Amino acid sequence: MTGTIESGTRTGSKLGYSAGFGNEHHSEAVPGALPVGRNSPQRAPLGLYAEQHSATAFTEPRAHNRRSWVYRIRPSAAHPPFLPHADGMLRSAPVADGVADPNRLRWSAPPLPEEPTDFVDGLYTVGANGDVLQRAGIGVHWYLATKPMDDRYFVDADGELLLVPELGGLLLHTEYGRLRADPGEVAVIGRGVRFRVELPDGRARGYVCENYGRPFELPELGPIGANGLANARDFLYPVAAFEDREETVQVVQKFGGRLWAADYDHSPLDVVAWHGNHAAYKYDTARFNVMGTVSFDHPDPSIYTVLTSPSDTPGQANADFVIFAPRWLVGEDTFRPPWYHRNVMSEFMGLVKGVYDAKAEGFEPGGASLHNMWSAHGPDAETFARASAQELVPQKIDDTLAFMFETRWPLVTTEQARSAAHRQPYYDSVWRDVRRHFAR
Ligand SMILES: O=C(O)Cc1cc(O)ccc1O
Ligand SMILES: [Fe+2]
Repeated sequence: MTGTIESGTRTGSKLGYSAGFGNEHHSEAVPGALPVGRNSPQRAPLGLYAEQHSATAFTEPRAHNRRSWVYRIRPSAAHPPFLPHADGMLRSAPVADGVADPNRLRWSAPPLPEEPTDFVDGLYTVGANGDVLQRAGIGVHWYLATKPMDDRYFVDADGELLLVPELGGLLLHTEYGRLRADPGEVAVIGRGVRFRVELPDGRARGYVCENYGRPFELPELGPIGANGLANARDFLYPVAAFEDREETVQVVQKFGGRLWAADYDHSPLDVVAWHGNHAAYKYDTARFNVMGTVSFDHPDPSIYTVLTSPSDTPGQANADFVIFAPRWLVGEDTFRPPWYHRNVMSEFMGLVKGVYDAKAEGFEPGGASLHNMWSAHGPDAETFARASAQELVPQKIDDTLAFMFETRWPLVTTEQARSAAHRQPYYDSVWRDVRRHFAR
């Protein structure tokens, strides 16, 4: 095992990580568990089973190919049948009771459930697009958890999971090892990776982009050059850590838009060693090298792209993950907040902390907004008035983190999100006091 680094957590417990986006990582929790120079020796070391875990087709271009080899106590094939399980508030595309809504929608933060609820039971879908069985589109969810997963594991066969913590940290025990993600960090659990979630802070709330499409990758940098935005070295992968546990546990699987469950007689997190580039990883948004204008005009927010899941149409992402991180604004003769606009792409936004520069109030941490394809939006009346009159001295936007899941198809919202008590029915009124100033 080489190249492991430690990343501090607030509690002081250190976890080891291996750095580098998309690298061929390799790790063994027991010395000698990882075969050297071959993937499937006649007898794998230490009596382990070798298994390949493919996230892309065998034949996909090398630059996109994702697969790992795992060396585990039992092959994953050793399990009983999966039986249908209640879906709770989790939905998938196509959303059966969904509406493609041209209206601007906004929600306050959803309250945490009163009943003890784990990460799986607390998944609450806002909307989805594409088709889960076509491996196209995304699902957008909140997670609301107040109880750790002890005897329960989750695996999403429908998509990889980009988790954006807003309240409380997540300790993710995955097949590939352990990751801790606190607010300000994000984590991605690769498609088909089994995991369970512990709650270091006793409760957790955040956002999920369930990516049915091509795995997230780093965006091209074009004329920016070889460095900048999210740098590959800042993505941290877990090191192998296994559970040797022989008791009844439940494995909940999302497949074809529904939940299924099976009782295993052992932990599915029994990978003692692995190598490859398909796993789980985390990223601290404080490491994002923000680019912006040093002359004039507000640039397109694509310069804030952390990760992108390309679609078959160049430039039209299945999903972009974009962050609005602390940065300096120095544009001269410039209306500095986001402009008014209509966009063929659909924009789901959330707030991890602070205030977002297009909205003076109402867009709160844990809340969300959805501006679907072509829906007209931009600064609220108060923000417009302030930014049109402000003195244009250099200005630091600080102590804030907003993000956007931008996607090529409208998000079809669920009935539960549309009728939710925490939806803000008055959202349109934030533009009501935008006055005419035209004078001939
Ligand atoms: O709508 C939003 O607030 C997101 C956004 C931000 C920005 O700086 C420019 C365009 C855009 O859609
Ligand atoms: Fe926008």
